[in-house]
Amino acid sequence: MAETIRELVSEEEVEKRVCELGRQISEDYAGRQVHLICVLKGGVFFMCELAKRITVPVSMDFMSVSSYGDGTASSGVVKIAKDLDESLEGKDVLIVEDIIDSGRTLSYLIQILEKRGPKSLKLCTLLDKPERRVKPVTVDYVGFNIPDEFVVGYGLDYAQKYRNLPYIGVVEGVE
Ligand SMILES: O=P(O)(O)OC[C@H]1O[C@H](OP(=O)(O)OP(=O)(O)O)[C@H](O)[C@@H]1O
Ligand code: HPA
Ligand SMILES: [Mg+2]
Repeated sequence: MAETIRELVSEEEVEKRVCELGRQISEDYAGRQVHLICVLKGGVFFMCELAKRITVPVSMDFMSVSSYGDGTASSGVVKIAKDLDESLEGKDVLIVEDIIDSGRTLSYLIQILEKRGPKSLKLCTLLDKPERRVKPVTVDYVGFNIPDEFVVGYGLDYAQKYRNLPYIGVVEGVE
């Protein structure tokens, strides 16, 4: 059976929630600069949209880690494909992710970044699948809690496809 996509969170709902998160973050970081870290590739759409809604000064850096390859199951091994360009020393750092699933990627990343001397380190994710957690992760800002289904769109891929969908959908018809 060919794979199909069933809409889970509409484009309008995502936009509304991203605005709310931007407002909340702007309040929480009032009087400070926030250093956003985008976890590539999945986090890129969310970070760009979120950054536009934040009203305190923003700086950004990018990191690429990967554990899913082309399938729907985590390999359990997190690889850093591209490290940050800048130091985190003394910065108020906010990691921006598309999804926390097993928690393996973020628990690994937080462990590494905490050692780099940020003044604060928080985590913002568009989607959270708490049922699937294998490694505990403290999430400070969540867009939507979602059920245990493999989702795509708004940066999330299945075999590198569907990242460009403007909504969140569930992939159906795959193993
Ligand atoms: O909580 P976990 O089970 O670790 O899963 C979440 C991670 O998996 C996905 O990245 P992926 O490794 O597929 O890389 P990508 O962002 O380039 O698609 C997603 O973007 C998160 O980074
Ligand atoms: O549900 C998902 N979709 C796409 N990528 C992912 N990486 C972890 N979980 C997911
Ligand atoms: Mg992926």
